[in-house]
Amino acid sequence: MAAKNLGTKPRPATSAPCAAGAVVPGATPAAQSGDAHVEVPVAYDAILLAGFGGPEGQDDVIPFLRNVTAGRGIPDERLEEVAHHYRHFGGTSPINQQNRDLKAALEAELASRGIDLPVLWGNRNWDPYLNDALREANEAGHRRLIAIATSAYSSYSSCRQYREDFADALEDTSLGDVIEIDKVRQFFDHPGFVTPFIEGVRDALAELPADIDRLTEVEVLFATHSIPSTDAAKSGPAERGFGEGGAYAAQHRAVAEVVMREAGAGDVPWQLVYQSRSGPPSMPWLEPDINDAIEELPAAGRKAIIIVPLGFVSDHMEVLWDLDNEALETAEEHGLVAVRVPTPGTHPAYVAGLVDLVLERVNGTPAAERPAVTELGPWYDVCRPGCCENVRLGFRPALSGIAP
Ligand SMILES: CC1=C(CCC(=O)O)c2cc3nc(cc4[nH]c(cc5[nH]c(cc1n2)c(C)c5CCC(=O)O)c(CCC(=O)O)c4C)C(CCC(=O)O)=C3C
Ligand SMILES: [Fe+2]
Repeated sequence: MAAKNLGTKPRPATSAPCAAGAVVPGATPAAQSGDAHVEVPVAYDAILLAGFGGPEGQDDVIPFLRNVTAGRGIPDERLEEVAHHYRHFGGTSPINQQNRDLKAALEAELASRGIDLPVLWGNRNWDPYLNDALREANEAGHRRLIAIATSAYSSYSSCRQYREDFADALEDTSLGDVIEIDKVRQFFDHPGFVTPFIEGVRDALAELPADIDRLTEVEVLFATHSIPSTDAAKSGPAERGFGEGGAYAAQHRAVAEVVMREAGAGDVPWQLVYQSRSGPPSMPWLEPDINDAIEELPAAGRKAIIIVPLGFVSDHMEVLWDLDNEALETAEEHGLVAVRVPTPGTHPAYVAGLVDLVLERVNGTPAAERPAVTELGPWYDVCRPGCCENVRLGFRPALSGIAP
């Protein structure tokens, strides 16, 4: 059998892959001059919008949850609890409609710029699956796809798992010899992703009752998905030494700082908090949980909170249930005024930013010219060996990364 396309080799460079010193502040010289960044123009045939997927009716709920948790030891009680969140909304997650809307917005943005790149949509965990999108690509004769995953940060769940599922989908459809998939860089610090949060914090601060002191009585809570501490430690290239919480936490902290500053709220207290923990209690996950953090705030003199769903690209179930339902209820119980900021969704800056992320690959834009609002980026086009590994599940082949 012919070798499968596992995407582990960077494509032969037609120009120097990285100008020395031009890439990642704080990276080792090897990371900067090596093969981790690929800045070679590529004539892609289509964009692959890769979503998480969600159920769209009561009968979908359990099969969807089984897909998500396959082989991952999520306790049954946790599945029941999560099923209840979906049941409450008629068994339908808003996420698929949000991705249909995003696809339409991307198509409109591409058309308005005169760019002829079709957008194919496939999910990791529900219909339409990645396999369906690849079959569709093949029927249309598309050979080179550039993927946008609806996930901004580095970690197993938010980066590598998408890349593994691309490799699986090529294998399942036997299209590995025909179709190549590259993926745009993690875009946590792309201005298109960050701008909607800046606007959201600015608006939320303006919206709070006038008698609440902005400097002593408000706390901004940047919320993201908790992940197992072992996954967090493996997020991002090990040699860059990101400290507690790995690149995953470091990226969130760095973006939060920029959001506060750009929202004109540099002196307002803030913290990074986590939500949606699953897995057995014996396994450490990133903390504090948002609800625990909220409970501490009245004693610190806070009267209001602003919740910023910094880890999420759309108002899907984790936002609607864990924030709008649970966290807002916790705030109310503790007498706090609370405002939840919108996610990027189909904000024009976000949609334009995603198109820009595709174009920087089409054009082979050098890293030095790629927009990034934190010192950590612009992130890698091709992940480093071992980046975002899952030590519990072990090695699985993944695209858009360098083999260990
Ligand atoms: C980092 C991260 C993101 C953000 C990045 C990204 O967006 O990709 C994210 C997004 C999402 N997570 C989602 C849903 C679920 N995540 C689960 C489980 C887990 N998520 C994890 C992490 C993340 N998850 C982890 C470490 C687990 C434990 C199991 C495992 O090790 O993989 C489970 C199983 C039950 C439970 O335990 O909650 C469900 C149902 C939905 C869809 C929502 C909808 O339907 O609207 C979305 C967008
Ligand atoms: Fe999740």
